[in-house]
Amino acid sequence: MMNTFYIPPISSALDQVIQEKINLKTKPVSSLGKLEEVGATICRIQQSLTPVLKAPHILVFAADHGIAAQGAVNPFPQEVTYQMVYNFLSGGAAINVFGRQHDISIRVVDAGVNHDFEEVPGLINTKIDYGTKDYRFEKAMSTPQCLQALTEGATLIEDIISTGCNVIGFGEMGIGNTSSASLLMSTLCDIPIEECTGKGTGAVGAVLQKKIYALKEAQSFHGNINREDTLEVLSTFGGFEIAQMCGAMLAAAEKGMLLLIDGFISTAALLVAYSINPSTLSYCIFSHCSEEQGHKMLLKYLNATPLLNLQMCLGEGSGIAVAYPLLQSACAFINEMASFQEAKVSNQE
Ligand SMILES: Cc1cc2ncn([C@H]3O[C@H](COP(=O)(O)O)[C@@H](O)[C@H]3O)c2cc1C
Ligand SMILES: O=C(O)c1cccnc1
Repeated sequence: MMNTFYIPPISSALDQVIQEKINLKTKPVSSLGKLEEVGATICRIQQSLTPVLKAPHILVFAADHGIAAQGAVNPFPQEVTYQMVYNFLSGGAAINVFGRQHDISIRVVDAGVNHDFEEVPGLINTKIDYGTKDYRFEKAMSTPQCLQALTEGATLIEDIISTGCNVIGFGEMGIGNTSSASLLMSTLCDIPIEECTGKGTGAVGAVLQKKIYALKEAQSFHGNINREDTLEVLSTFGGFEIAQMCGAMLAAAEKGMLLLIDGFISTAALLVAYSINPSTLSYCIFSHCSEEQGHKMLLKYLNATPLLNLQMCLGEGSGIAVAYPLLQSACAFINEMASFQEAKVSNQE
């Protein structure tokens, strides 16, 4: 599984013509700033001078975390995960609202929620287990579970591609998952856990200290994990939603789709995908910089510049949905703006 993705590095053959097309639009060079970069990125990924966004989807992967059942790191109780899944299904969560606003299809995935959902329309069941184990005392998941999660995530992409979709966002829901993301970041980037750990849904002061303590406990229990062994790192500290997201990201990049990354947890899943196959990164656009401590540093590690900084720190894919119209603007100016020649406007000497 780990080596079964073939993600071609993106060809630079069109780079110059893309840039020329952008530069010949009726505007001073670079005056559309970051929109020009985004437009060029979409053109490169699609290997086209006429970029299109088709049938946009955001997958929201939900799962529970063993450590959260004990309330060791999370201000909110674990049952909020399944309660929010029902909220997604009835259309009342932030991601539903912003998704509707921009015509983005939202798909909710039970990757490993600690709840038995009756057959609920709209819920995709790829449940690996009823939440992970508490990684302070054992590995979060077994190696076969981890491989299964990567495969399940990858398989979801097949179905989404059949809708004609070429742009896909990755969101999540899982009480306690900022902790998992912090541990993955700390281990894979070799950065002290204190610097990777933030407030999540509201751990401040003594509660934050307790969270950091619990994560240090987990690190010392597992000792020095070889950070080159991505599968081992993911199965020790991951969540089922993070592992499925990672498999889906790898498969989407393999298909040449445009990948949209959300906040801290979504970026941590990408970090794992990047560790498995670095080419994944060139298919990504980063929607926003989250308020979560560690996200800025993680983006820097990946050499990524996010589109927005709205002090959001929600997850669910909410940053992606909010940033999506900027991608539409980037495509629209490349496709619709007149060139100097077409509009008979004099270019600079
Ligand atoms: C009502 C509610 C809705 C959410 N939607 C996303 N998250 C976000 O918060 C959780 C991570 O934070 P922590 O690690 O502190 O538990 C994840 O479920 C994430 O998606 C939510 C959290 C809550 C409480
Ligand atoms: O940045 C995020 O994705 C995030 C931050 C805090 C809580 N949930 C998600």
